[in-house]
Amino acid sequence: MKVYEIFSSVQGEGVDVGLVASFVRFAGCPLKCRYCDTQEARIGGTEFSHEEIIGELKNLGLSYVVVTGGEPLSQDGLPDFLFKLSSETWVKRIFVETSGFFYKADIFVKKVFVNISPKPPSMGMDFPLESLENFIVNFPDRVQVKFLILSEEDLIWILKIVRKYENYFSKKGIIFQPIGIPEKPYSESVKRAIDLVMREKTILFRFNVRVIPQIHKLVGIK
Ligand SMILES: Nc1nc2[nH]cc(C(=O)O)c2c(=O)[nH]1
Ligand code: SF4
Ligand SMILES: [Mg+2]
Repeated sequence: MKVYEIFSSVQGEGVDVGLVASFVRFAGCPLKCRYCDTQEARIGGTEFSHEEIIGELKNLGLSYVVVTGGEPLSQDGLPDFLFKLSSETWVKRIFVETSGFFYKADIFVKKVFVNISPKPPSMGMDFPLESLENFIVNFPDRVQVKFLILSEEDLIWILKIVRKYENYFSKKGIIFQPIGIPEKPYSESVKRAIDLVMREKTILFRFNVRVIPQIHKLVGIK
């Protein structure tokens, strides 16, 4: 598999923010999202065997593993890798970070939880809603959605999805993750996202709504 980097940090995104974990960032992504925050991992990478990756993660001495990219679901052999990793006794949970473009049922081996960041209109991609539907309908207890947001158009797009899958989002809550813009302070994006969300009083009343910035971006760590 093509690996960009392996490191330890704290989970910087989503409901588990702050959780100390080891990370493997796979290289490779067939998409071209505007404001992609891991451009460097979209191509290239170094070939590692499953056993080499698992060995490096084990050496970091932690029990939670975040698998990211690039787009990890575009890696050949990901289900097999996740199966081997989940069979390690030192592994408590594996979190897979994905765009949600590519639905795959066979990644849901034991210990695997999937964090999906659908790409709203400001990312310039035509996000496949049927793929998101497959994830949340087939694996509701293993999937967490975090909505990237920058603009009002994004918010309108997101709220349409929330209304369509109202039962799911009533249970899981709604997470908004502000999109960073190159050369601009991330705090600007965070404030804008909070302003946008604060206006939606009916949504705030009906759902548990969280705006969670990427803390590794705020702090300037990996
Ligand atoms: N600290 C930290 N947490 C993360 N959670 C998801 C990440 C990602 O790049 O997908 C990420 C990342 O790059 N760094
Ligand atoms: S899916 Fe992720 S890695 Fe791929 S281009 Fe979009 S933001 Fe970048
Ligand atoms: Mg990232």
